[in-house]
Amino acid sequence: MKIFKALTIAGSDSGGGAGIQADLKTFQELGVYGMSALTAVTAQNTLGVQGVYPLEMEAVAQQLTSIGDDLQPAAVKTGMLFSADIIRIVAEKVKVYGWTNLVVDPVMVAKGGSKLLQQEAVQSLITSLLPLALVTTPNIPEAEILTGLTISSLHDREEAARRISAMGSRYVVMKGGHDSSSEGVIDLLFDGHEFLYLESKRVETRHTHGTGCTFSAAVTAELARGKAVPEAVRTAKAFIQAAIEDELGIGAGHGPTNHFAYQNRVRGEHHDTI
Ligand SMILES: Nc1ncnc2c1ncn2[C@@H]1O[C@H](COP(=O)(O)OP(=O)(O)O)[C@@H](O)[C@H]1O
Ligand SMILES: Cc1ncc(COP(=O)(O)OP(=O)(O)O)c(N)n1
Repeated sequence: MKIFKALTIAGSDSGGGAGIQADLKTFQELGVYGMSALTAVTAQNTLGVQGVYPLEMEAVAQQLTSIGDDLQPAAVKTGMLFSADIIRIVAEKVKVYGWTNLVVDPVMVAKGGSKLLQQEAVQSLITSLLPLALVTTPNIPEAEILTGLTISSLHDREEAARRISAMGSRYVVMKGGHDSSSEGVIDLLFDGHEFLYLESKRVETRHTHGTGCTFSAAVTAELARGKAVPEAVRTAKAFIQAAIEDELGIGAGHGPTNHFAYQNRVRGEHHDTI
């Protein structure tokens, strides 16, 4: 049996909805062996982020070395990187180990407003990491910070995707979850020349914690399975749509998405069989 392997370089979410927990659950659901290099520990639940505790640089570097020296991931994703120092180490290791299937989710701020990336690290993300990315997956606020644009229309989003593409990312997925002006949710995939529009029904729910992590982890898992980027992004869109629609409804605040939902549908099971 061929084993597909993927690595997430991200923060821990104690509540299990975002960060490495969301990534590893998504990898597993998509039939991919998951590995993780932790950048920070966060104390989080559905009500918000109560604490952020970055790891020492040496701890991040050693995790990446331990994985790189032995386990050859077929695809790698980054999530919460927190500081310019951590970004520098990650970029260095990506180059040393030749991790070309790199998905960069430019995580900056949690939905509740807590900072997951220091402001001074944004420039490092742009100059050190985006040029190494196969796919970058900004949401609208992240794209605004990366580009300096104010995004209020689909045309603005296309322009932001063009600018992020010009920063060196081979593909850009401009996610549309934050654009509540349209009935559906439109994600744009830009390959440097053309746009592919992926539209789905907007789910009215407060349980969207970890949508970005889960979506980018699904793209990464599919790349690890050998899929091309457009196909990987289509599957990720279906995965996140199912995960939002079949909500778990846990916690008093913004609950996590349902990582079981996509496979339950594939198997034809009802979601209360979790
Ligand atoms: N209410 C929703 N209904 C359906 N899909 C959604 C909804 N909110 C987000 N998504 C999808 O979840 C993914 C993440 O979207 P977005 O909210 O833009 O990013 P983030 O979670 O990083 O803030 C995208 O694929 C988007 O289309
Ligand atoms: C540890 C950690 N990493 C990333 C996030 C942000 O995740 P995201 O998928 O963007 O979801 P929201 O936090 O915006 O709901 C996080 N919260 N924690």
